[in-house]
Amino acid sequence: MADRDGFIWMDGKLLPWREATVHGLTHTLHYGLGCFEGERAYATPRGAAIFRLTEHTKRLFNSAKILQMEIPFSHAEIDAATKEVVRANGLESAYIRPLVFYGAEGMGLGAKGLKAHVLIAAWPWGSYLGQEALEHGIRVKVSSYSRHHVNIHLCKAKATGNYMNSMLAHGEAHRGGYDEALLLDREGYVAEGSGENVFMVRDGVLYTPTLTSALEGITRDTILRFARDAGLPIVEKQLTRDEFYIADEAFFTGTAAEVTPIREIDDRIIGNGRRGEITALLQSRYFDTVSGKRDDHPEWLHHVG
Ligand SMILES: Cc1[nH+]cc(COP(=O)(O)O)c(CN[C@@H](CCC(=O)O)C(=O)O)c1O
Repeated sequence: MADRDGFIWMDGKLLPWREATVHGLTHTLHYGLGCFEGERAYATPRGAAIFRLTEHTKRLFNSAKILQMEIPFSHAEIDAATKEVVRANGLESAYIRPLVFYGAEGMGLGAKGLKAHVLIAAWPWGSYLGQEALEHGIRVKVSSYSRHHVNIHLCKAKATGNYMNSMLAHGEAHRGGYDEALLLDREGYVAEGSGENVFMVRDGVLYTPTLTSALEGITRDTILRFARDAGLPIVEKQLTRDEFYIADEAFFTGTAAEVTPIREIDDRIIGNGRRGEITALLQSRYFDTVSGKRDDHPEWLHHVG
């Protein structure tokens, strides 16, 4: 990732990609206290548009507030910088990574004078779990790692340190021959994927776990809006792993994962083992909206040009 042409926005300046570096004693590198966003720009008939940029920037500031980090820029400045990065790299579509981190101003848990720095990078990134996955679905394994307890890792913050749990779960699933992990909360209820929210469909009803131990996903919110628009009954409740086993459909949602059908969980075939009808409906609505083919939410598309 480090050796490529392009530009990265860092603390107010657009730097050549290879010069966007930090010191080895960067505080967040050692202690994991930082926060970030995952955003996508999609190609639309009016050029590249960042999907729900306002909500992503708001969540970045909320994460920083939870972690008591002071971002030294306004929401508007971060929005403008995010668009500038996509433009400067000439990207029609992109995955965008804003990151807020403490620099090398000090070491130790009680370091004084730490400064929050902001980096925003963008690069082409296809479908997170593979193009094939979007159509045929993926194989998922319930993780041996629990999702965070809400009073240990603050789950409403998209905090860098929270992703150690995600990395361990994701790695365990992959080493076991699965595509992704599904994590349970401390009480054993289904929380979310290592980098996604999760849904299931049973007898025509759309279910998703309450957000206690899960990130407030923007894609989750988008899908719930689509489901409401389509008149689908929706239930948000504590869900058990075996409710997913006997579901008719299941799918992950996330900026990177988009809407990825789940065809198997713990070697149980979900429904007919393929992308379900309601999943397909919501997935195509998602892709039609982000690509500007449908314009019932113009406020969600932030054109960079
Ligand atoms: C733990 C987690 N839960 C839910 C979501 C879905 O949130 P949203 O993107 O707002 O719908 C994400 C996003 N995961 C980001 C990071 C993925 C990565 O590999 O890094 C993403 O999808 O960009 C999570 O990391």
